[in-house]
Amino acid sequence: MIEATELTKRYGDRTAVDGLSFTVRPGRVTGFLGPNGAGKSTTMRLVLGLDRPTGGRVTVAGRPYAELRAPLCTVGSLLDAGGVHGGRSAYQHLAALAASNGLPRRRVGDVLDLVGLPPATARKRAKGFSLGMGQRLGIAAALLGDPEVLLLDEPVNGLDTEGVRWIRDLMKSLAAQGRTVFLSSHLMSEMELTADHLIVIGKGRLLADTTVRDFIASHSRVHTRVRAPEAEKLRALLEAKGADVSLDPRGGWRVDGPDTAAIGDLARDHGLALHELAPAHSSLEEVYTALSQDAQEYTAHATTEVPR
Ligand SMILES: Nc1ncnc2c1ncn2[C@@H]1O[C@H](COP(=O)(O)OP(=O)(O)OP(=O)(O)O)[C@@H](O)[C@H]1O
Repeated sequence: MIEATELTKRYGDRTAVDGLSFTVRPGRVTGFLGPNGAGKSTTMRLVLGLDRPTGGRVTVAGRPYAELRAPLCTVGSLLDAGGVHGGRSAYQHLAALAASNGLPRRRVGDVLDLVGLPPATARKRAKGFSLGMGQRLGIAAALLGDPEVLLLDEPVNGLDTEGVRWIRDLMKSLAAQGRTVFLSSHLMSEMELTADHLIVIGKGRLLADTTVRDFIASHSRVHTRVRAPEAEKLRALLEAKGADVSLDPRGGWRVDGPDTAAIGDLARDHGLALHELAPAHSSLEEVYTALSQDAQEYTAHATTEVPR
């Protein structure tokens, strides 16, 4: 379990984390969402004792990180997969980590197995590793102490489809074993598939702390997908009734405003055929975008950097 209470971090006059209170519970995958600069990485660093809070507190398994007796056996983390000495092999990296933390060497083989790094690859220098292999090694290191809590910052960033699916399945299975799994991601569609619970922040503040299902249900609007051979005619009729009609990226039109039955009746009244008439909920992506729009920080960087 991770518990943050009124957690605050200021850098000069900039408040990165602002009175954040939340609990990350075991047995499920909790997604940590927020636009760029929302304070996700800072929060994760505070959880891991890599930064000191300006106010409030955060505990892992009931204690502040600095007071954990065997940190690696309590919490495993992946903040930056690049943190491996390139001249060392994966095996050497993990063996050194095990030795310095008093962990048995057999754990190295166990975690290499678990993340699917074959012995031949594990003996090669990490310098030549692909992003996906580096990510597997980072996760192997996080799992070395068999921790009850796992914390990963953007673990699927830059991975190919197979790597993304692998991380998703691994996170779910670790949560199913009763562990606390906390991962940040800006990929909403991925979170929708991976997380059970969401903690959403913007400008360092809590925006939502709820299940993925409730998050979508309470924030998403129902709209209707419509396909009609005489689409323009139908569109004009709908707009005359005050509907908001736009192109649906999956084909056909998206209609906001009147419900599905009203659209069907309108088409019938004007003798227009319909090839599709389907109610649809906004995706997590759309809900998140709407929710975080106000919270999004448009700093000077935003004009020169493409947001992730
Ligand atoms: N060491 C630091 N010194 C000064 N400001 C910082 C420092 N670390 C973070 N910040 C600022 O705190 C805010 C939160 O940053 P943080 O990296 O935690 O956000 P994030 O949600 O992880 O975003 P991203 O996904 O872009 O990393 C940002 O405005 C950032 O510029």
